[in-house]
Amino acid sequence: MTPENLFPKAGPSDWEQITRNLNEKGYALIPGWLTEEQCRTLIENYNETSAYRKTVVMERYRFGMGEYKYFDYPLPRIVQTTREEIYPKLVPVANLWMKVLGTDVRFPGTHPELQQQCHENGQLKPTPLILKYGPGGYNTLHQDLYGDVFFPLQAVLFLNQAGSDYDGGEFVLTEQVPRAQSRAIVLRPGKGDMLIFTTNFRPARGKKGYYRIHMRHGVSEVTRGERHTLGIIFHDAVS
Ligand SMILES: O=C(O)CCC(=O)C(=O)O
Ligand SMILES: [Fe+2]
Repeated sequence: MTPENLFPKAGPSDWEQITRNLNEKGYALIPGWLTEEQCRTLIENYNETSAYRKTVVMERYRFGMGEYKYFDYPLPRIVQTTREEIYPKLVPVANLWMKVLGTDVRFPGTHPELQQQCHENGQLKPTPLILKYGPGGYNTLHQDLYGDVFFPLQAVLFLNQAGSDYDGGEFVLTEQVPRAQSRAIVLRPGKGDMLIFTTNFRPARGKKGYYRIHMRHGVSEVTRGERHTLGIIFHDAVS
């Protein structure tokens, strides 16, 4: 058993455990956030062109191999409610991180208030997206920053079952600490699970106070089947 498997899974509403996991590891897994039917409906609507504002073919930008679509406003109900519901739970974590790292950035308590800040900064476009990878698909390591206003945590929801719907396609996080090589964390959540993770950096305690661990995320190669995910990013985008 790897250390990652020993890491406790949090229950759907156990925000104390989720908060601990975020503070200690920079990510937290919440099993069973979506039902089977919600996963199926989101996948079925992938070809519903009116729901989306933009399609990105990943190989064109050397982002990897696969395709994703940004939802347009108004977001599908499940996307909107998830975004609004989890944001306030994550604000205390985000604000603690900003504080201990010595920044004067603080995030407002509700998602509409964060959106207002984004809008004042010219970030008007919705960022929630649905991604689709077939055999050979992958996503290179990246950070989802879309402007000067960015929230340090985001969520990804897994819409297919690893090991039956697809093989490979692990979710990969890397941690970069000052003056050291990167460390990889490889996760394989199940269908319907939600993973909350660090968008850009999180604090770690050192001998002389807190320092930044920079994190990036991506997806290893899908070797069989189709893998869909739903990404929920809280800040809006310039374009
Ligand atoms: O497909 C994945 O698991 C990664 C998706 C992603 O990069 C994101 O939601 O920001
Ligand atoms: Fe991403």
